[in-house]
Amino acid sequence: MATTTGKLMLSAIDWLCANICFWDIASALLGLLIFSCIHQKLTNKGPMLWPVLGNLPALILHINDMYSWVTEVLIEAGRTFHYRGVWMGRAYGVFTADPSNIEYIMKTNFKNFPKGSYFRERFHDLLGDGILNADGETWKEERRMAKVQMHSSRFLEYSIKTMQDLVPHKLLKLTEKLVKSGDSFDLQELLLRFTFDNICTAALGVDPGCLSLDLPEVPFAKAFEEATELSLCRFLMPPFVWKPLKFFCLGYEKRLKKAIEIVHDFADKTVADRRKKLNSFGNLNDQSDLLSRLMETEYTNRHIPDKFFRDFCLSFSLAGRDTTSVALSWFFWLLDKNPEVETRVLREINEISSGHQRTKNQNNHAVLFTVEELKKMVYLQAALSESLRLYPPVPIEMKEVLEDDVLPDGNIVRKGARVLYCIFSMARIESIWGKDCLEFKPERWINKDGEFVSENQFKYPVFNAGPRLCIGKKFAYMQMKMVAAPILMKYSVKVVEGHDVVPKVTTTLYMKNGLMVTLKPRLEHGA
Ligand code: HEM
Repeated sequence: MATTTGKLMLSAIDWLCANICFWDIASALLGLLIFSCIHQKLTNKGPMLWPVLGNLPALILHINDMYSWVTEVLIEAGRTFHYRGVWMGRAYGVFTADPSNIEYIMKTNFKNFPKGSYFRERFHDLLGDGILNADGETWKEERRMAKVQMHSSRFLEYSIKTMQDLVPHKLLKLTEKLVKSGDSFDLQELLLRFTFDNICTAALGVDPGCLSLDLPEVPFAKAFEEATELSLCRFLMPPFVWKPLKFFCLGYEKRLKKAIEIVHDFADKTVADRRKKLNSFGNLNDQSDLLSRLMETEYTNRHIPDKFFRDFCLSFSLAGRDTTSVALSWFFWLLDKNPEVETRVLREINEISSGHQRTKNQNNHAVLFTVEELKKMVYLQAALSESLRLYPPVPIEMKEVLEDDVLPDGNIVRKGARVLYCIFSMARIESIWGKDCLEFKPERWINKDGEFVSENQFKYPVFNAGPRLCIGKKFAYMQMKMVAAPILMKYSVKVVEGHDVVPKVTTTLYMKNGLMVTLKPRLEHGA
């Protein structure tokens, strides 16, 4: 019986070989390809999904205008579309800009949408188990600790003091020097230096000195920047490429390893010094930075390894490093393009400042504002929020799907898929922000009584939303106001004519070419 079947099969193969030539197979494959392309075009609302290559061709084509292109596709697709990476790359899921989906993944079914192993694996070498890279119980515990410290009046007062020291003594000294030289300069670069010094002082109790008058290259700062950028390379290539590179320490992975070593050495040394101090004195009463507060309260209760403190502080430094500087860069650019908004912001600052005798005093302390005064700057708050809406420092966020699920808009997401929500795109969708969504309009944040009105977190997830809402939001607003108010009061910030301002396609919305500006001193405060 078996031999008869075998014979039959052999003769069938003989027949096929004799009657089907190479061109028949090629035409059949081409037909299949065309059919599958037409089928996917009719059934999928997103960009073309090519067999084997998935959406890669479209991504390559739009690598330089990624955010605008994703926005267009989202609008065409009705706010959500499915994507797929190259075959075997294990990258698939949905892009969404739908507030109801965002509410579902960030709050309603939060547990089913963790950061996930995809993100964690790529950032683990740099961030370890720090809060930005943690899920589940580890994240919960870190979040609890962070909240206790960040919301304590002691840390709040200390963080304000760090800003009040840095702004007049470093930032404004530098701007004075630059004004004297008459040269244009990159404001984004200056602000990045400011926020790095500020977050390191607040989180670690150490000022790395990036804002010194000679604008030095600081190894820790440079290595931190490099380590972050190079970790992102791992998102651009499949694991079967970056993992061997890492194992054999080749190419960019070699540079990444070196940069991470520098970052970790610096942080380890800071943590070890602090522990030594705690052990010798029995307390860290004279230090109010996050690391000292955390070490004193948590370490004395139970033994927590140094690595925990290192990871914790590095996550904080990363979260608070570039976000506010990038936000301020876009804000100054928008003000230059919208002089009527600048006039209103300036009028408010001058009104609030006029109650003070400092207008007569021209030194840098003169333009420092108190927390109470900054809180009164409602229009400035609105202008900053509006700038963040149009240019969110974190333009796209990502979550992983633990179990098969259905999003509120009916899209199915499978276990292991990823949900990417596009904060940048949301601001540009009429059905979310109205017909004037593309306009820079601080007034949309102010009610008829002149009060600032916050937006629903899921319509405006600029600071994330739900249980993982950004823990540094208050700090960030305070810092942005503390910088923006005195700079605007002292100078008219003019973007150099012809300077090309475009977003850089990475996880933070930097300006690709920086922000080249000149500062024109105002004749007198209030002019
Ligand atoms: C304009 C400024 C800022 C914006 C737009 C912003 C936005 C965000 C976003 C989108 C996330 C979610 C990130 C993720 O899960 O991958 C986040 C988380 C976080 N942010 Fe901010 N942030 C800003 C400033 C800051 C500052 C200044 C600090 C620190 C002082 C900070 C500390 C954190 C921390 C610790 C988390 C993690 C929270 C968690 O996972 O539970 N942020 N922020």
